[in-house]
Amino acid sequence: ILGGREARPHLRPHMASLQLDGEHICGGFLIAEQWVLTLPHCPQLEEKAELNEHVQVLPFQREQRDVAAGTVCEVAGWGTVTHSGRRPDRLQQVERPVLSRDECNHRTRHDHSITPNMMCTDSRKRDTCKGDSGGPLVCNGVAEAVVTAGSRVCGNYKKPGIYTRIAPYAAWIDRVMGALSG
Ligand SMILES: NCc1cccc(Nc2n[nH]c3ncnc(Nc4cccc(O)c4)c23)c1
Repeated sequence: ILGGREARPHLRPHMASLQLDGEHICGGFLIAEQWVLTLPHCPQLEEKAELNEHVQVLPFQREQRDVAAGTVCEVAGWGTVTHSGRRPDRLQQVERPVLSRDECNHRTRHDHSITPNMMCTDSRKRDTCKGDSGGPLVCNGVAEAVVTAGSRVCGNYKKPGIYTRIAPYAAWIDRVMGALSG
């Protein structure tokens, strides 16, 4: 997270740090007792999470409606906090306003590459960065989307932050969780 600040301890009990050999690789978040939602390229879980006051599930959006442009959402992660790639010890958070898909698709920004299954937030100074991928964009307490790297650029207003919206995949998520809830 660039331009953010340390998250208050225990206010985001849904956040997951997906690690490989003890190194943070991606964010993710609990959507059910034994399921973390993240991106396909991130390391998968070896065993169930144990829910408690510090480990909780975060509801995700199921309605197929875009978040209104201008809505201020929040994103948290253990991603790099400087352009030189410094990694934080503690979870960082930042608030970002949603950018309309039309604005984001402008040819000087992501040039019509943002599909209806994606959404954007303003990236001037405050933005997601390497290692924040997989974490949730939370608007009004609901996970609306998952951080993706897109053009990998961080903190440049010409390249707004890009996210994969969750609602289009709600049915698929339910099928996978239901089918494999052995
Ligand atoms: N803001 C969008 C976003 C979300 C999630 C991840 C990302 N970036 C990255 N994802 N993976 C990466 N591998 C190498 N470098 C990367 N970005 C980078 C690194 C140093 C300086 C800088 O300005 C940008 C990224 C970018």
